[in-house]
Amino acid sequence: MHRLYEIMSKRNVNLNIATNQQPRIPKILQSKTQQTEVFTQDWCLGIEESNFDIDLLDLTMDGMKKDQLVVEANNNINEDTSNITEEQDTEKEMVHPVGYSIHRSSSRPQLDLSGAAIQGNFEERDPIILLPNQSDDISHLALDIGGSLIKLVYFSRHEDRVVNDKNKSTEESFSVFNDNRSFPILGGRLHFVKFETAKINECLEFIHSKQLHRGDNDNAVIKATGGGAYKFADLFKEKLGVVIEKEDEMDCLVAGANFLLKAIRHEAFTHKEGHKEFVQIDHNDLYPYLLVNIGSGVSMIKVDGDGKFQRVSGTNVGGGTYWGLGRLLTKCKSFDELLELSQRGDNNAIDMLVGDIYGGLNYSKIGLSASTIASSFGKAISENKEIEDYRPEDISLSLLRMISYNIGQISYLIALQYGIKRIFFGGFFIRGHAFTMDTISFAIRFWSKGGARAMFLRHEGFLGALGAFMSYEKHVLDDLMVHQLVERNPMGDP
Ligand SMILES: Nc1ncnc2c1ncn2[C@@H]1O[C@H](COP(=O)(O)OP(=O)(O)OP(=O)(O)O)[C@@H](O)[C@H]1O
Ligand SMILES: CC(C)(CO)[C@@H](O)C(=O)NCCC(=O)O
Repeated sequence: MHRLYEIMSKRNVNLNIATNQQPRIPKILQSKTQQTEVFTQDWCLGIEESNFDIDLLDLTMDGMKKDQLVVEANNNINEDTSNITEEQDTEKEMVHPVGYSIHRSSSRPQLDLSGAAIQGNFEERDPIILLPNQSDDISHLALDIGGSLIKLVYFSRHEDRVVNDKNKSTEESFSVFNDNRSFPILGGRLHFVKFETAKINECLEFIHSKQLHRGDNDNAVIKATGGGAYKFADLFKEKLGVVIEKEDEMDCLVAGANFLLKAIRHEAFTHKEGHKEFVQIDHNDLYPYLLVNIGSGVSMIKVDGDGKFQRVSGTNVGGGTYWGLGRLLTKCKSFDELLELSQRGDNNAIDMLVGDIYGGLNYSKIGLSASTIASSFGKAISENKEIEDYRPEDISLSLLRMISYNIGQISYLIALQYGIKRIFFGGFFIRGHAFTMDTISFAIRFWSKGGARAMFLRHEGFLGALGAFMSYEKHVLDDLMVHQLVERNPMGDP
């Protein structure tokens, strides 16, 4: 412990030392005017209609409803993740529970990612991440503005218990009292929200309605990555009066992925025949891995460490291709509608199978069964049929399969070229969709003859935004690693 203290002091890290004897003496929260959440009913409805993934707790309009939702959400969490909760409790007792906060010399509020954990059940996508040890009152918001979607990550403090108590001062509201001492309520959450880039005004309104652009000081700066950080910088200045501080997209993708893989349990999983299996990542054996980010286009990055990476390949046949071609061919109005169509599709109608060519037979000599797709969309060469003669469901499935399989196969080839066994897939194209993940996994398994495997991330689309979020403090991952030297507990799969 002494050695750890030394390391932490040198690194200026905010550390809560674990001891069973010490009383809980967290840092007193600096007095700070808390921003009020402003919601109009129209705004909330607007968001719901637009079908954005927004934290339900944030969509409530009155205190009553909010409280109810909080209770319901908490109940669900307790049921669905009881095993996680137990593990976390043990972990907390053993390590960062109580004790002194050793502060960094900087007076700037600091981000404390130690003990970060997912809130929510195992099926939930883009779940909230709890930051149980966050004591400084940070007002961080970060954006990843891509070709198709804008992703937001923002922090909110735990305040459910006290926020409705209008009689208390702000400082009281964020403190609990014990032995005449005032302690801050530790912790807060990371929220994940997305908007279509084409509807950037809705994103600006959202930020404004929650006052997320008001930073820790008057010169508000928002960290942002993705091409839109360049394209829309003036718009943010004009509409919100904030300066966009640009962070490199690849840096952010890697920082976000490393954070999730190192710090968040039950984040990475494999997918086979519709079943998800969580994977426990060994921090000492994480690198190298291939990160394949499937956004509008696809980036393939060989990751060798924190900030150590190389973008080794990419392909322009990606999520934008599926959504763009799919929209033209099926007249779908939304990406989710296109995905939903695919679930009712039968690709035999449009794909040319090995059996179609071989008179129903397998081509066993080269390992191809009759049902293997010989040529995606190959049946559409038929002169007797036009686009109207094909079902949109079948078109959507063929297209999804073609693009997913192709990305899986290219990823395998790149992994082979660099001798990498583990491939993590991110980006919003995946959308937690079982068929997409199964197809990618199949391609990797099939071509590597079982030697490599595909893994997916629950915060798949938010890697860049998370990386931008963490860039407020460049050394946060190093700090986290030091924490984890003492904080990690062995754990099994859920
Ligand atoms: N609601 C949605 N609207 C549009 N596309 C969606 C939606 N949900 C998922 N997608 C898919 O996600 C892709 C975009 O993924 P992502 O947000 O990771 O990339 P991006 O940052 O917009 O793109 P790039 O990084 O190439 O600039 C789309 O091309 C589409 O395939
Ligand atoms: C251009 C980016 C990096 C923007 O996110 C992405 O869309 C991409 O990686 N496209 C693929 C480009 C290529 O390597 O062919």
